[in-house]
Amino acid sequence: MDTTIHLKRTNVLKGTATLLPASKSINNRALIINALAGSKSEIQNMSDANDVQLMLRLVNSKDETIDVEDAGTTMRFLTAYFSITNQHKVLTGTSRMKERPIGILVNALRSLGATIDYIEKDGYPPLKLSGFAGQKTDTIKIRGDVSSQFISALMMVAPILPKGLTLELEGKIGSRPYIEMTASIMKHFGVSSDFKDNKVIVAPQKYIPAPFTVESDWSGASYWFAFAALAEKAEIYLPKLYLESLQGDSVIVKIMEQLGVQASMENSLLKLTKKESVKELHWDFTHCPDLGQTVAVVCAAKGIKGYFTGLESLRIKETDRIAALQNELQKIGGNLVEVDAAHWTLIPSSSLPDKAFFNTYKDHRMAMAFAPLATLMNVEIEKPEVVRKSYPNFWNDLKEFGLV
Ligand SMILES: O=C(O)C1=C[C@@H](OP(=O)(O)O)[C@@H](O)[C@H](O)C1
Ligand SMILES: C=C(OP(=O)(O)O)C(=O)O
Repeated sequence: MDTTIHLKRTNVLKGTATLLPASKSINNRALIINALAGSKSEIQNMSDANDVQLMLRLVNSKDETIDVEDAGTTMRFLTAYFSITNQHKVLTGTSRMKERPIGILVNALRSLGATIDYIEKDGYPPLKLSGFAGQKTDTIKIRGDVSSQFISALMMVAPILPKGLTLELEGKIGSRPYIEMTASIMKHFGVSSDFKDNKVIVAPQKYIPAPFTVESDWSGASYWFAFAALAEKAEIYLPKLYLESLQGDSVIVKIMEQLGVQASMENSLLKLTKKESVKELHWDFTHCPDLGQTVAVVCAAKGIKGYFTGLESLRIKETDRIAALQNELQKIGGNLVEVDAAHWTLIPSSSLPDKAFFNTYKDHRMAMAFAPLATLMNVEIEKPEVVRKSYPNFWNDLKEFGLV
């Protein structure tokens, strides 16, 4: 049955987003590393995100068929984990997961000594993993411009390889903070690695169990920045977020400073209030691709022209996010124009309609990025349940602000 959520137009926002989840990126790394360290560590503040709940259930599953649904990190990290730990599995997912590339990771794992076959289309899930025959090489060249998740996946299994692993990253490196996040979490569990320029070196080492607490999700927090940017008045509090964070998406503070949001710590909560905004925004999303939709919608609604780079990887995420943004922004009189393969111009709306219905393309970030428009107009959102991937209580948090 198709569902739709109607948001109540509300332009004064005061309250706390108490159900903001923990970071799914941090959490899924901690779960893989914990499994490699013998599953003895206590992980606190676990995320209720579906991607994390899937990882929690699947990483120690004895089942042969592993269905990761639409969780990219779960797919990529488990492919490396099951391969190198010599587990025979079939890894599958949603129809969209079957369109998201994995060939670069599969080639790397094959050259290390893993046996992996494609069940349907070459280069894409589902995969059949048939064990690990022993390490064949200690150096791999790997492209850095498709998904950093391939690199993180290999890094996490690298210390248990008898010869360790050197990754030579080729081409542009995207999502670099996620690679740094991987190195930091490995370090927390006693494994050092060296990541400089385009090389990652991991010597053979043992992970040491250690208690770990997951911080809140900055990508999820970005929607609250968007609400603050678009509201007439805002005083929004967010729990368990740290300005110094492992998450590259904490850069939302700097982006939103330009789009009219002031962020500061108050009694261990992050407080968002309003300030003046700029007339145009220049931003490179190479290292924070998950913020692209949030920022595009805010610029479109606030009449701020955007000059964007680094959006290439949006085409291979939960949906083609460039196409989805183009379709949906047109409903409010905006657009995202592809100038060339590396540059986009965000054309803002000159006047917003009174109401609009937004499609979500099975993408949690489409639903959450368009919700903040409810500060300015009547908003309906298709299939609101998509938010379960990263922020299952998003709509419940909106209730606290009178938006639902
Ligand atoms: O490693 C991670 O946790 C992630 C890396 C990014 O993907 P890419 O490396 O594919 O850009 C990001 O978009 C995704 O949501 C989470
Ligand atoms: C791209 C995302 O996730 P993943 O690649 O892990 O599916 C996301 O959460 O925006």
